[in-house]
Amino acid sequence: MATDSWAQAVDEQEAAAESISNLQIKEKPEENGTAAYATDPSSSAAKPESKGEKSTDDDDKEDKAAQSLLNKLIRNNLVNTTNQVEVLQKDPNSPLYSVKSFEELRLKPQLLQGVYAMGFNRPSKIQETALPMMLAEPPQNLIAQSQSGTGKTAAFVLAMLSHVDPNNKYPQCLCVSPTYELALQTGKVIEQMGKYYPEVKLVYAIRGNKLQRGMKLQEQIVIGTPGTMLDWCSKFKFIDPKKIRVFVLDEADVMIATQGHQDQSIRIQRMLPKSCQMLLFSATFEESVWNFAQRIVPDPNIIKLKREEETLDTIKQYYVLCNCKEEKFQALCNIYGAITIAQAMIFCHTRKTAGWLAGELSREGHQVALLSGEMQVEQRAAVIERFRDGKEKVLVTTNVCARGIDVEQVSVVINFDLPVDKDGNPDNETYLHRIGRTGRFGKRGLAINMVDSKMSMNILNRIQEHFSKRIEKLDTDDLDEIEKIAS
Ligand SMILES: Nc1ncnc2c1ncn2[C@@H]1O[C@H](COP(=O)(O)OP(=O)(O)OP(=O)(O)O)[C@@H](O)[C@H]1O
Repeated sequence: MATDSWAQAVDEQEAAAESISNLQIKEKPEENGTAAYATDPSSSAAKPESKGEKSTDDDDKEDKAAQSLLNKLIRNNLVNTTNQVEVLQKDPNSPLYSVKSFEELRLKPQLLQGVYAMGFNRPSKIQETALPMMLAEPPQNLIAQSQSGTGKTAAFVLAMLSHVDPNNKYPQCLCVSPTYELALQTGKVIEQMGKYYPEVKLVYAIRGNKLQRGMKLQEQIVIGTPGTMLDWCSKFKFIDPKKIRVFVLDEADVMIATQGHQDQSIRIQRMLPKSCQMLLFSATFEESVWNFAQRIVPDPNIIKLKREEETLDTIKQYYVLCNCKEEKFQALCNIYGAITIAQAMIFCHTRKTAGWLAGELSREGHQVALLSGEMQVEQRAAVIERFRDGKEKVLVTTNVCARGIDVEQVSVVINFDLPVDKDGNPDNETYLHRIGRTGRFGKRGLAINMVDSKMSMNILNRIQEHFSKRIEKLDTDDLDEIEKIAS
């Protein structure tokens, strides 16, 4: 297996200006971290909640919610999943379907124990299909697409853990994630899954993790973001790239389509041995990115979804008609008034709107967290951690959090603004990643889109057409209707 063709393909690509322009960064207004919007540290979003100190207001709200049997039923319906997962894992049309057991995948006993300790009973379709390819000898390259929340991370983590030789005290697997938060999250999965395999060690190549110059890493797995990973391989030489056996690109499409990430990933890849296994995973791949991925990965196995399979049936999608942001906010309040929402993620187009909305929701008594691109990465990771722990119930964010973040209790995703690219066209990939923050692994989820102009209706229509999936209209003045969609 040769990894050279990545570099070759890049050279060709560099020569072909046209194809480069296909892969230019989509400048999403929230991700460049340059606008001067500051989080208000006095807002409830930034304020750490002191345990046991709840306002009377909060208590009243909780009492009301607890008294409402209807609300409880709705909540259970959106949150309770164990049975549903079982059913979906027996349904051949579900991405969670599997005829195999983890035993049949011939995992190491320590890993099998880790998998079961995480509560996984059976592999999902992507795990069942991808694992035999990834574990085969000689190792095979793979480009794999599977819907959000269907267990891709678990699949490549198992592959990495299966390939390392714990007797060798040097890095053997590199996993590159597009963001600090995702690297931390994937690292946690490695730690959990490798719980009974303590000889295998992990280190994070992320900003802030400073190592002494001249040291050589002893950990077998390195997970990190592309810039720091590249520095560790080339500038500081903490890692000997020639000894790497597995190279994983998570959220591979964004790693390829974002110029900076692409350059850094390619420079890392150029240092790896020809025999190194390359694994690329994502829930979405634009056509141009597919083509590029197939040119850079030698002899890849390919798992590709049909367009109509990309959206999950477990996520019900709606739209609400409004005239302005105040009306959108009112619609949101009506939704909150009608159903109990375990946790929600709300996506806005700009930091300004996100900040405004977080403030309005806080004033309404919601426990709100605000996350946007200008925050320090450590701050962002802390906000996500608090949200994951349920300390805040609503996360208002921009595209910075659209991908990969796995918070089980998110039962509703709201697109306060629809995702568009820099030319104002629908950003279908981001749409899919955003709504995929709910409906994780068989859970049911609601995705509600706020439409406030002819232009945004047009965008919504184009998103519907793209995925061949109907997005139903929802009247948020009709409480019965809202209750119905959640039941
Ligand atoms: N076989 C399994 N059985 C039960 N739960 C699983 C299984 N595999 C993964 N999960 C759980 O499902 C959730 C989603 O998995 P994961 O994060 O791996 O999905 P993903 O496909 O990587 O999602 P995304 O596209 O958003 O990155 C996680 O909470 C994970 O613990």
